[in-house]
Amino acid sequence: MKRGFLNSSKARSKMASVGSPAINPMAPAPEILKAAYGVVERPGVPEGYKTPTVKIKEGDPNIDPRTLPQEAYMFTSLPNIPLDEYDPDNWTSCLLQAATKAQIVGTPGFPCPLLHPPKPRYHIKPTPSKGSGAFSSCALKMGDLILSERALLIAPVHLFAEDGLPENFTDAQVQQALFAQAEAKLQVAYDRMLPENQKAYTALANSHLKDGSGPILGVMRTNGIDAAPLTRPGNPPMPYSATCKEISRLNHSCSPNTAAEFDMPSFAFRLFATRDIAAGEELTYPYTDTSAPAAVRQKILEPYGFRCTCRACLDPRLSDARRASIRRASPSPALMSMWAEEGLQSSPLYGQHAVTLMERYIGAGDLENAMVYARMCSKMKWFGREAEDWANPAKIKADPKWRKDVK
Ligand SMILES: C[S@@+](CC[C@H](N)C(=O)[O-])C[C@H]1O[C@@H](n2cnc3c(N)ncnc32)[C@H](O)[C@@H]1O
Repeated sequence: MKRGFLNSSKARSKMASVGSPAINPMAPAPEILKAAYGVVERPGVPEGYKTPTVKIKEGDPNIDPRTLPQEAYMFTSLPNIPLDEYDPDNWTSCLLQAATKAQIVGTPGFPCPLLHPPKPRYHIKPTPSKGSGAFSSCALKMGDLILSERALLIAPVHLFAEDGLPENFTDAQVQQALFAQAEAKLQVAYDRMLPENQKAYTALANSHLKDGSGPILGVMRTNGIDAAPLTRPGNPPMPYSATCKEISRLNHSCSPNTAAEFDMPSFAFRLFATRDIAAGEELTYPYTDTSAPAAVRQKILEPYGFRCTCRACLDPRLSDARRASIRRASPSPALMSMWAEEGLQSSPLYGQHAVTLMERYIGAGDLENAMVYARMCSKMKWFGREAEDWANPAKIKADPKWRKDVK
């Protein structure tokens, strides 16, 4: 977890970390500010501070992004369609670096249509204590596609700052000024959305009403999820946060039953069931690293304004010990059962363990068991497309590792 923006040596760097739930929950709630600075200053733009105008240009859809400085930022809508044009699959209002846009439009097959389930598999409704939530409308099997959607907004998690922060500002004032600058940039992206998307965006939950975040930034910090394939490598890497209309309605669980994957060719998130789900069950998504101990998870969840009451949080002693041993143990069929009992199928390590077991059985020439894990892997579509057709005996026997480790 990066909390760089909050530590004072970095607070004056030219980035405002605005966070996204699943991967970067860096939201600086007043309590965290207090821990970092001892004093919490009045939220809001510091007195006398004038937010600089946003200098970034709107992207010309006819310009090849490869011809621009790769670090340059641009407002753009993707897939490229006229801003006032309706598209049943929606388009996303983006603030991107030129290199990121070049990567997206250069993806083979981009922009391919969204893959939708044959009929709706979820519905949104109020919950007794968590605001709205998403619920399954039918029984779902592990690997079932629940929905595909293009985000309303995609923007960098670290919203860089314009020059001109007064030297005499305290760290807390710097942070407030950076929030104001971030809001000004996001306002441009928001203004570029269709009215129906603006309506959907502002209807989303906002747990940052009192820390100085503007309304657009507050919604992004409450709902944004990591669009991992867009992350620009580097030191530090530059991740992007995506705010969606539907996936944003999923509440958190430390034993979630769904996982979302950002599919570059369709430029859309695909939400999958990570285990079998009964009709009417709440669909949940992890806002934090589920392998961390319960106390750490609760700390990370604080900025969202709730305490998690899932099974693993209510009885953390047993669950913490199991999660720690799962992380350390080497893959075995018994370990896979333990993963499933903890409800951690969305963890990348669970996927890696399944692949290791499949390969071990391929090496041993054990087709029956290799197929067990190949079938499991092929259902884990939330790790990407390539695993989709592994469960094929001919393919397994054609694998270069087939029977290479027979004792
Ligand atoms: C991304 S939104 C989820 C949808 C939200 N419940 C709504 O009404 O739109 C995140 C917010 O939902 C609430 N929330 C999410 N998971 C929760 C949980 N496990 N328990 C209580 N509240 C939760 C918190 O208010 C959090 O800030």
